[in-house]
Amino acid sequence: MTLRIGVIGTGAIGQEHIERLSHKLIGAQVVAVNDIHEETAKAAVARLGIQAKFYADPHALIKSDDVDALVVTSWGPTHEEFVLASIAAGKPVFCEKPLAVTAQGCKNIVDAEIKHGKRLVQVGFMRPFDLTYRQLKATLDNGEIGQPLLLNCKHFNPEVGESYTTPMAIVDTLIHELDVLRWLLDDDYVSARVIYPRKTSKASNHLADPQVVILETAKGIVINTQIFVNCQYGYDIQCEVVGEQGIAYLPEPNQVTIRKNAHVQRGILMDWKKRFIEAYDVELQAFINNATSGNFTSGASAWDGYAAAVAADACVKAQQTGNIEPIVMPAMPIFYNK
Ligand SMILES: NC(=O)c1ccc[n+]([C@@H]2O[C@H](COP(=O)([O-])OP(=O)(O)OC[C@H]3O[C@@H](n4cnc5c(N)ncnc54)[C@H](O)[C@@H]3O)[C@@H](O)[C@H]2O)c1
Ligand SMILES: O[C@H]1[C@H](O)[C@@H](O)[C@H](O)[C@@H](O)[C@H]1O
Repeated sequence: MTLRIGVIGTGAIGQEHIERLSHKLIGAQVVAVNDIHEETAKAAVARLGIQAKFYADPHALIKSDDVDALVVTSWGPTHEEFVLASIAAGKPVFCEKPLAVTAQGCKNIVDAEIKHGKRLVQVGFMRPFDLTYRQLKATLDNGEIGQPLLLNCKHFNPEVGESYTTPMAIVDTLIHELDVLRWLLDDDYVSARVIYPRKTSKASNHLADPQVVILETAKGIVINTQIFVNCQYGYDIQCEVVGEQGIAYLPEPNQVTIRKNAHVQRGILMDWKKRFIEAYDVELQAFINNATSGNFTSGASAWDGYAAAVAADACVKAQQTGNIEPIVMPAMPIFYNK
């Protein structure tokens, strides 16, 4: 069976996902697209050489009998509306992060899914599918460095556009750490604090950049994450775990090392597309398999999306107050037991 997919939002990652669904992965076909900018969607369909109908109305696309499942890759603030509409139509939906831009928005989705009675939602948190994070997790789970005590992480982007604002450093960027570190440590967050170092001259007036977020977990682990989205030099994701008996580092992406002219050189990737390319492939193949079988056995759930958003809400509050803000994670409903 071929899963007939409708894609809402044909910008950067929408086009990446349409390409992998159409030309790389097995069992799916993109048959419908929507974007608030009609030309963007039509140009993407033409460039990618696919047969997909353009729908001016995203809700007509979601309800269409020609569409079995949805991929939502529009701007974050639109996700809640489109995911709720997909659940109402009883169709599986892959939604890029964030699931919604507030915890309440994610909770509305969790409630709707539980009411529907069957899992339909997968969130685009791809890092747990990434080989380097899986290697790091295996190292911790094997007890190779003893109990983790503290983490030092970096989430650096070379630059961001004018529309990127201070809260987006949490809701759009740190949200990846909020998801993957919960999974890596098998732990939950209990508090958050945000510190603003000296601001880079490369950031717009409405963006505090860099920022440092300090999280504490229920097990007492302290996580220090530097977010720097105009770092200029590359797309750099780092994670160092200090344990009782040693330190484990997230492996660097595979790059050839060159020794030449009295220097040792290794390239640094410039964007997320290449850094997590395999992880995106695996997560979307998992979605095709989940949606086709009707059994969601892998990938981030709506609850994972909600858990990250509960922590994100506290971080956004901490950005504004400068205080240590508590994070109170509700107990996971049995519905989401894996
Ligand atoms: N998992 C990842 O690593 C990753 C990487 C990039 C982006 N993302 C997420 O994917 C989403 C899209 O990001 P992007 O970089 O592709 O942004 P983008 O701006 O390139 O694309 C977004 C698209 O959504 C369209 N859009 C906006 N509002 C819409 C609406 N109401 N209806 C239909 N279409 C609408 C825009 O016209 C645009 O084409 C964001 O939520 C972002 O956080 C995730
Ligand atoms: O939407 C993107 C994407 O999620 C990237 O993985 C992240 O590094 C960026 O900060 C964010 O803006």
